[in-house]
Amino acid sequence: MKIHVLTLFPEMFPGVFGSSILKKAQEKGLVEIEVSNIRDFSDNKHKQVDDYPYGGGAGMVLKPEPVFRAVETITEGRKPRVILMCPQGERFTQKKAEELANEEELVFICGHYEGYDERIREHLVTDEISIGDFVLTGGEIPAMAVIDAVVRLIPGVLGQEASHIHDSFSTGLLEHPHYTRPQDFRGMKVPDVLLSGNHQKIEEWRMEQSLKRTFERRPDLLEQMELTPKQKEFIEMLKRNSAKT
Ligand SMILES: C[S@@+](CC[C@H](N)C(=O)[O-])C[C@H]1O[C@@H](n2cnc3c(N)ncnc32)[C@H](O)[C@@H]1O
Repeated sequence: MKIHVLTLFPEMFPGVFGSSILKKAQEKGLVEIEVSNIRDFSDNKHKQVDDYPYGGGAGMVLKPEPVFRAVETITEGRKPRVILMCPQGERFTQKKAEELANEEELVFICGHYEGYDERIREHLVTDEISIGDFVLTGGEIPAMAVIDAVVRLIPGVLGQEASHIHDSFSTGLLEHPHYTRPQDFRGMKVPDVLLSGNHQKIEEWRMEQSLKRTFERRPDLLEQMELTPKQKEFIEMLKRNSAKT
């Protein structure tokens, strides 16, 4: 996969893209990430990329010309998805990450300051993504978050192919709890079932824990899921227990 990032602050990216799994994914040739400065695509002699908003008001607005030119130059006639980081966009989810992980090329545009000229939104981008109902100073941190979530889903990026299958949200549920050595830490013990060696029982326990955790923390996720009769029965039991307390 090829990922382009357009930003006014390229210096923010090397730490995140040069570490851990994102770094290894690039070294393995599974993803190529290119960060470009929108300023380099300005034809203005002062490299100006923003201007005052028509109609007045506070803040500066990202001009359309350098952003259009940047996308047209880096994509060289190809038509990849162009994603605008934007607090007004579609809320980012694991499902969206899975969808984007199937693409061969992606372009991310990071806004800054007050916002961007509306013609960028209307005529250049294919997707607008928000990472939550809050406003950051720029789209760089949101783009890093989305790129991280997407890249780890590219086959071969995670050590064990299966290791994201049980992640929270991938199954529609929150993930079950994890334990590692020691078995007894200051009297706090690892559940017996995990030490039993009985894989079927361990899987059942993990599914129940996953359902319980989702029921307690994110019941909205359960409403969107197709539960098996056994899972429904377990949720009904949780409901009866919580009604008693
Ligand atoms: C200060 S914000 C502009 C907010 C804009 N005035 C508004 O109210 O929608 C500057 C830039 O940060 C990015 N940004 C801020 N919050 C974001 C969020 N929750 N998700 C994605 N991008 C965000 C966007 O690229 C945005 O253009």
